[in-house]
Amino acid sequence: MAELTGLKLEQRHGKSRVRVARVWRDRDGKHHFAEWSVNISLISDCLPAYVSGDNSDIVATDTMKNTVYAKAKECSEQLSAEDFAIVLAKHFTSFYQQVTAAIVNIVEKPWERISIKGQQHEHGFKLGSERHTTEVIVNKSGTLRLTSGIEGLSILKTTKSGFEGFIRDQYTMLPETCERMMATEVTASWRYSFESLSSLPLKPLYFTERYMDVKEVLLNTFFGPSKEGVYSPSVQATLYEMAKAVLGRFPDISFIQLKMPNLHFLPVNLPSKDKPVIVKFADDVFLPTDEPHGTIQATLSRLRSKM
Ligand SMILES: O=c1[nH]c(=O)c2[nH]c(=O)[nH]c2[nH]1
Repeated sequence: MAELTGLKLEQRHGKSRVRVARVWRDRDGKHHFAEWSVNISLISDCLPAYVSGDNSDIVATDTMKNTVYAKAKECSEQLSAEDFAIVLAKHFTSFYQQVTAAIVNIVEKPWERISIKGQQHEHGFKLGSERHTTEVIVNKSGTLRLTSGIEGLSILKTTKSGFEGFIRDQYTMLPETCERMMATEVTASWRYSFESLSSLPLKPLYFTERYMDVKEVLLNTFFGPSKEGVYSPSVQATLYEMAKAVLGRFPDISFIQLKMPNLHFLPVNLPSKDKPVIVKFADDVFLPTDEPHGTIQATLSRLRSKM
C-alpha cells in the first residue's frame, strides 16, 4: 500500500495458470508424476511503475513463469504441491529486495497411478476427478499462511438422508422426508497452524499424506460404515460432522471451510388420465438437477490452537 497525495494505491502483480508437469524417476524404474497449474502474485515495492512508468523495480511476470520451470527442474525429489508453492514463494521473497510478500496458488491435476491386473504400474497414470489445491502466502520476514484444499469432490448416497422440521409458511411446498438421496460436490479448504517457514514439518510429502488423510476423514464421515451408513438429518449437520472430524483428527489444522451444494434428485411421478399411473415414485426413479441447487457452507475453527 502506498500513500499518494490524497490517494491510496494497493497493488500486486503476478502470473496465472503457469502449467508445469514434473517426472521423478526412481533408480528401480518407478516413475512419479505431478501436473500443476500455478498462480503467482507478488506484493512488491514498485510504485514508480504505476505512477511514472519507471519499471526498474518490476519483476517481470514472464520471469515469474520461467522461475516455475527452473524451480521444478531444481526439485530433484518428488514433493507436494504445498512444498513446491513454498519453494517458489521463498524464492521470490528472498531473491528480490522489492518483494515483500508472495502468494502462490497451485491446483494439482488428479493423475493417479494405474493398476494393471492388480499390480501398480511403474509409469502409467489415469486422470481422477477431485483436485488438490493449495495457497501459500510468505512474507519477507519468513511468516507464512498455508492453506490446502480439495475441489470437485462429487459424492452421493442413495439413502440415509432426510430433511424434516424446517420452517413452514405460505411458500413452503417441500414435503418433509426421512428418505432421500443426498448428493454434493465438496469444496474444502483448511489452514495449517504452521505460521513460519522455520516451523514447517521436514518429513517429505507430509502435506500429500495429510491431503489423502483429510479426504478419507471427510468421506468416512459423509458415508458412515459400508453396511449401515450413517443418517444425515440435513446437509448442514453432515457438513458440521465432517468439519469437526477433521479438526478432531488433525491437531495441525486450525480452520476448515466446507462448501457443499445440495444437488437435488427430484422424485418422478407420471400420472395417467386412466388408472393406473405410469410412474409412481417409490424412491427409485429420479430427475437429477443441478439448477437450482442449495448452497450450504460453513467454516469451523479452534478457539485456541492445539499446537
Ligand atoms: O439438507 C438440507 N438443508 C437445507 O437447508 C435444505 N433446504 C431445502 O429445501 N432442502 C434442504 N436440505
